[in-house]
Amino acid sequence: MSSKTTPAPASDGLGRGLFASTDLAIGETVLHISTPFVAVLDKPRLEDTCSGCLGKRHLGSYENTLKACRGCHVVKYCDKTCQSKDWKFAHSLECGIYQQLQPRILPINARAVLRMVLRNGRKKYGTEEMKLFLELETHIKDIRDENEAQWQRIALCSKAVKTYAGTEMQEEFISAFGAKLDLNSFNLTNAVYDRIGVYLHPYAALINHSCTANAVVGFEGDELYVKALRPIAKGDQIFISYVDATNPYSVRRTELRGRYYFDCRCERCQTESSSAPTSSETAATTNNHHPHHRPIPPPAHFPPTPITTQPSVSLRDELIVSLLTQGKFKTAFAHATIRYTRIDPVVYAPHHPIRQLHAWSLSKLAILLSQGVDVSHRSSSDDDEEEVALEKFEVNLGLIIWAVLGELVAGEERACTVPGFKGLVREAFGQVHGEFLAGGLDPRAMGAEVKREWGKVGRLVDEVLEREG
Ligand SMILES: C[S@@+](CC[C@H](N)C(=O)[O-])C[C@H]1O[C@@H](n2cnc3c(N)ncnc32)[C@H](O)[C@@H]1O
Repeated sequence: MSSKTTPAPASDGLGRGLFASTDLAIGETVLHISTPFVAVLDKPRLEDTCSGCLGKRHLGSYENTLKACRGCHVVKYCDKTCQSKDWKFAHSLECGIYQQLQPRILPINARAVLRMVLRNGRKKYGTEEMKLFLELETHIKDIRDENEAQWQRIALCSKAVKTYAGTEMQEEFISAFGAKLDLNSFNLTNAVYDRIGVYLHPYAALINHSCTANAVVGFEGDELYVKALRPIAKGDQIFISYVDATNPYSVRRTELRGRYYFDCRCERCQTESSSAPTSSETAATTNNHHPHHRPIPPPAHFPPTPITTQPSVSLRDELIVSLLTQGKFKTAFAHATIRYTRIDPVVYAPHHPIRQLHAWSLSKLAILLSQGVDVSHRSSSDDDEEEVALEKFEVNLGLIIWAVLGELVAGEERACTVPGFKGLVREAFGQVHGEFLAGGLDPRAMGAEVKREWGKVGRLVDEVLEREG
């Protein structure tokens, strides 16, 4: 572990927190942990992600050449190196249990708790590490009082783990492991920020929440990175956001209370709580996120939702994914451009990894279009909406790709992304730049042309937004 932090009690009832032990610049690594306390993949990801490197060796993509463990057939690996790493870490302890349960596979939280209980039984955790873990918050009383379903799930998981592990540990103690996992774990993500599982480390778990976070967490395989989003002075507390901070106050409050059992009193929450919408307005907002309902239209007296507020921000993300699956690449490009030029600069800090990821997706999409991918989308009876007429704007996509990737590479040092992501970007930029040079052009000397192309993209964005009304 390498850390530029010190744990200490935090004020205002936040329990303990981590504090900067030195001045930190934007993009600097605040904390790097190379071995998790526990990290487990989601069930679908067991099929296409290596349980040894957790995807570090196939960055940002899924693999279909992984080999299943010959004992349990549940976990898969890149090769013997990854298999042996996981075998030594924990799989030797759980393989027989997985085998007995086949074809059933335990839910993710049960697999994580089982791993922790088994490793603890074999004294595989260091004394300091275990002490930190045992001191973590559980909010067990709050869970019992406020969330009967969660309590039942934790209790059932503890019963099952006790039986499968054949441990002397009391069920109550195993339940505390389950509660600590619920309260202190991170979403494990791959290098392009898709969730792939759950991750816990008791030192990283000490980082408290703020809706105006100064740091952000990312993963590269099983390695955790915390990066500074803003300059952090020595002695300042490190804060990350436990929830999607682009959401309005009411949504953030519900999520933080529901999962972490506290009411955030950061400055932003205090300001926004005084202008929070009434309960009926809140219902309209949250229902828009429900996957099985059509969005509820706002009452007629509502002003139109600005494109940089929720739920518009998330809806546009979903729209881009949906357009891509329908093969409507030109329209997806138009919306990805709206996100890149008009939304992200307002919604995210300049070096936020999500912003970098959106830039990366835009460049990939432009590469696809510039390679003349078959853009004739599948048509269906209820899908008569025309694609955006991208050709009309005569955009030189090559220069746009070069500019987007070039900006990412130029800002690499301050970017809050993990090293592997930076490597992907660097490689793609090198290729595009090399192609220009091979064609006898140096885009570095084409500032005026690049500006002109952005002007065309701006007109495309204006036209699409105008149509949205
Ligand atoms: C992952 S732990 C963080 C470390 C914790 N402070 C500790 O001492 O173990 C999450 C818990 O910390 C507390 N916490 C974190 N951020 C907070 C905040 N902004 N306001 C109040 N409590 C907070 C809550 O009790 C929450 O359930």
